[in-house]
Amino acid sequence: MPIAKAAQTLIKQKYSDLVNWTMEDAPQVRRALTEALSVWAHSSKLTFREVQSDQADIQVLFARGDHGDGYKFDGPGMVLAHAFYPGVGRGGDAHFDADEKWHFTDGERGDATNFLGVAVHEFGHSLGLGHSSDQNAIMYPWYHDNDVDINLPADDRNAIQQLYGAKEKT
Ligand SMILES: CC(C)C[C@H](CC(=O)NO)C(=O)N[C@H]1Cc2cn(c3ccccc23)CCCCCCNC1=O
Ligand SMILES: [Ca+2]
Ligand SMILES: [Zn+2]
Ligand SMILES: [Zn+2]
Repeated sequence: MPIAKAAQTLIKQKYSDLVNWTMEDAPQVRRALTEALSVWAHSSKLTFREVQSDQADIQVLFARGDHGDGYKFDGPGMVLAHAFYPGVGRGGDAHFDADEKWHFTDGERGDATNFLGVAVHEFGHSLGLGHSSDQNAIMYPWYHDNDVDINLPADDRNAIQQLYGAKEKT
């Protein structure tokens, strides 16, 4: 059963030895996470609020290699991130491979990976969505370096509305 109540996010730096992680990055990460959740909220009845406790439904962390959940990350490239379907404990959590070259802000990212786009995909899983076979879908299993639009592709919009309903027409 997907989480009906508001999911919450928490940035937890457990397991991550992001040596060059500076505090300046944190606000950019929070902004990207907030924006990624707002994409799902925009097309459904979902609302989200941030909590700084480990009771959050969606806990976010960066980790490299083996980080204790049986799904080891694989260094730069290849698998970029993974997330768990809604549930207690690690259910709903989203993990990002700390060995990727993440790009957190808008603008030119060169060969860096668009964190916002990956976060939207992972939160799709956190909310209960599986992968899509539609190449244009956010939930397609392969990363595509497209800019993220607040309006979801139809396939993703239909999927999230099936779980959480569509916003009332105002
Ligand atoms: C959708 C994404 C945000 C999250 C997914 C994982 C996922 O579904 N998380 O919920 C992901 O990382 N997919 C791989 C799939 C993949 C593509 N290749 C791979 C080579 C090795 C291993 C995996 C892959 C070919 C080379 C490109 C590698 C870089 C991009 N990687 C991907 O697209
Ligand atoms: Ca990787
Ligand atoms: Zn993990
Ligand atoms: Zn996925």
